[in-house]
Amino acid sequence: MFLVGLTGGIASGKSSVIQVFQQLGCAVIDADVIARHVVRPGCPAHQRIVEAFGTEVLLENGNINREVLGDMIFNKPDRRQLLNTITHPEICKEMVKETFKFFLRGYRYVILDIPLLFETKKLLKYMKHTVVVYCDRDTQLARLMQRNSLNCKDAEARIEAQLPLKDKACMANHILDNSGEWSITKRQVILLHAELERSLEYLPLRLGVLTGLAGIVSLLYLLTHYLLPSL
Ligand SMILES: CC(C)(COP(=O)(O)OP(=O)(O)OC[C@H]1O[C@@H](n2cnc3c(N)ncnc32)[C@H](O)[C@@H]1O)[C@@H](O)C(=O)NCCC(=O)NCCS
Ligand SMILES: Nc1ncnc2c1ncn2[C@@H]1O[C@H](COP(=O)(O)OP(=O)(O)OP(=O)(O)O)[C@@H](O)[C@H]1O
Repeated sequence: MFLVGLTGGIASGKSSVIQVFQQLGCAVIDADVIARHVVRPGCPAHQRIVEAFGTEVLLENGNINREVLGDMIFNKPDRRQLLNTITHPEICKEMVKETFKFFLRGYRYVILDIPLLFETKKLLKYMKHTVVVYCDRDTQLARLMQRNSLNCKDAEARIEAQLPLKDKACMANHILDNSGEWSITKRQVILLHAELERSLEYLPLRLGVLTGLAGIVSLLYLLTHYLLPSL
């Protein structure tokens, strides 16, 4: 089994891309979905967020007010770091659990949508492939402002809270350019899916070669240490 780390910038199109992979039958895990899950009332991260940020981050029903918390952290690196310290270990644990479940169900690779894959670097070493969903900065800003009804200043603060998307694109093995029409992006996703599926064909072959090599090494060891000295 191998892991594919999919990332990008805020509103660059990660969720839209991940939906296509899901429709194509892939196992996908979305860190943003898990991030919402681990801060439900009663979860340890919920309590720690209230202790750190105060009850003003709570809605009347006890859920976290994401808009208020977002306004508190996106402009302030130290507060953002504090929230990351609370949430990231919980998110990581859940992602490992979900990956293991897919493994048990027989999936041979899992695509993990992790917005901060290159910022935190923690999970990077486990990824066989890294994919960046890219779009140019003006497009990113416009899509973010529209989707979240944000003014330009607040949207820019959210973009600045991450590594520049161009730098992320330089670090990835695969780039999906989502600057244009959706149909163009979708075609790129279908091609990448085909490439991932093709790479599966070589997995048994590689396993066979490795087993063969291990056999030869064991035989040589036996010959040199036990059989030849006794002759
Ligand atoms: C700050 C919160 C409450 C804002 O919630 P909101 O519903 O408005 O946004 P949502 O969770 O859908 O995130 C949207 C995007 O914001 C960006 N983002 C989220 N958290 C962060 C962060 N800590 N640093 C930089 N960018 C972030 C990501 O690109 C993400 O895809 C929420 O994002 C959160 O709890 N963040 C901390 C957990 C985290 O790091 N999540 C990212 C996945 S690991
Ligand atoms: N090619 C496209 N053309 C027009 N609009 C698009 C395109 N791709 C995505 N969008 C829109 O841009 C917005 C951001 O897309 P999406 O939610 O997939 O990004 P994301 O990277 O998952 O965002 P986030 O980082 O906030 O989780 C959405 O409103 C989506 O409908």
